[in-house]
Amino acid sequence: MSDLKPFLETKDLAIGYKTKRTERIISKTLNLTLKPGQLVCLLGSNGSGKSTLMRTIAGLQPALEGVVYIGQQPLAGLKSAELAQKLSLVLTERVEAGNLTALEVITLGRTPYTGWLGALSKIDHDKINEAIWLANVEDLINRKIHQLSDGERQKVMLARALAQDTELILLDEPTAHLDLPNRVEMMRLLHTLARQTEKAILLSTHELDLALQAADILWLMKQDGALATGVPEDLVLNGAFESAFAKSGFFFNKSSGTFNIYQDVCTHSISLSGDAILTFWTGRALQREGFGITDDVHAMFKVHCDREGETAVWQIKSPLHGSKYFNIADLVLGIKSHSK
Ligand SMILES: Nc1ncnc2c1ncn2[C@@H]1O[C@H](COP(=O)(O)OP(=O)(O)OP(=O)(O)O)[C@@H](O)[C@H]1O
Repeated sequence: MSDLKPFLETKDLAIGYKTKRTERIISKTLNLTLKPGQLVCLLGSNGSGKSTLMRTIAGLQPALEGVVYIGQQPLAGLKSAELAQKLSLVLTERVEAGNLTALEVITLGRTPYTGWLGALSKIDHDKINEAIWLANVEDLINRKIHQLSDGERQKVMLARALAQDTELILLDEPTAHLDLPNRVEMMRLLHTLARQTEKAILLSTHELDLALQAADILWLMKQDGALATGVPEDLVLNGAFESAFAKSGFFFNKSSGTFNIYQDVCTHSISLSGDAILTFWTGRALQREGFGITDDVHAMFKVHCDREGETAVWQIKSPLHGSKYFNIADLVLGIKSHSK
């Protein structure tokens, strides 16, 4: 994959806002690449500049400095019809689709090839059918767009972008408004699409957890305007991921890959052993109560969790060897009463 020419490249790009009298640079010296088959997630806290970068790459607002190349051609030199054959953009906002059906909206994705009034060729029909199949919206195509749920409409807009058949697809917060199963489905769909179709997909999202799992590469907008890029796991291990979202009140747990409201370090530490699922959920409950989870042999309490047949059993091994509990609530009460 790394030898392939990028579909998108930026050279010393600066993004931001300019009026006659003022210039506000949000981020600069951006040298980014997006290659065929890659799913890149653009992350950053509120106001860090994700939409500004998306809009600049999509040609909706001018670069303050530097160049955006789309398929090796400078974006500024592309006519809008040429750009529409190379790049499609899916926005989160509700689309004004009047009384159109989902199929009619998806068909609009072919406009860059047919013109507004152009008749559809066999290729157009094939691309539309393929897009419907890839986005898994067969059941929705005869429904009116304004009658669809947010999640359904989001998938139809993705199908429209697929019908547009561009090398590069940009999606601004495609998982906003979706419930958890639909967020997971959308991310999985985009990941599979990048692999299957060799398209390059860039999406902005606040779904840190899903992005860590699904993205090939993260673009991480930091609070100082710098942008860190890399494989998600590298950005976790070198601390860039955590620092991009640093805020008092929550903590990134490198062991679980999740943000916690409770910090791991505290005066009463507990080591957990045994069944992996039981230790995970037990750790969550104990952290909420202010205990720290540790591997340290000097932990104040040692708890072993296991299953005896169908029954989950928690046993305090130290300091009160022998105390047994059959649910987390009682275990927490037991530990609290002994830690006073
Ligand atoms: N039209 C504008 N003129 C001037 N500044 C703007 C304009 N639009 C956005 N900004 C500022 O640019 C910065 C980046 O905004 P942007 O919308 O790109 O952030 P974002 O990362 O997409 O945020 P969010 O996660 O909240 O959607 C913010 O400080 C914002 O106030």
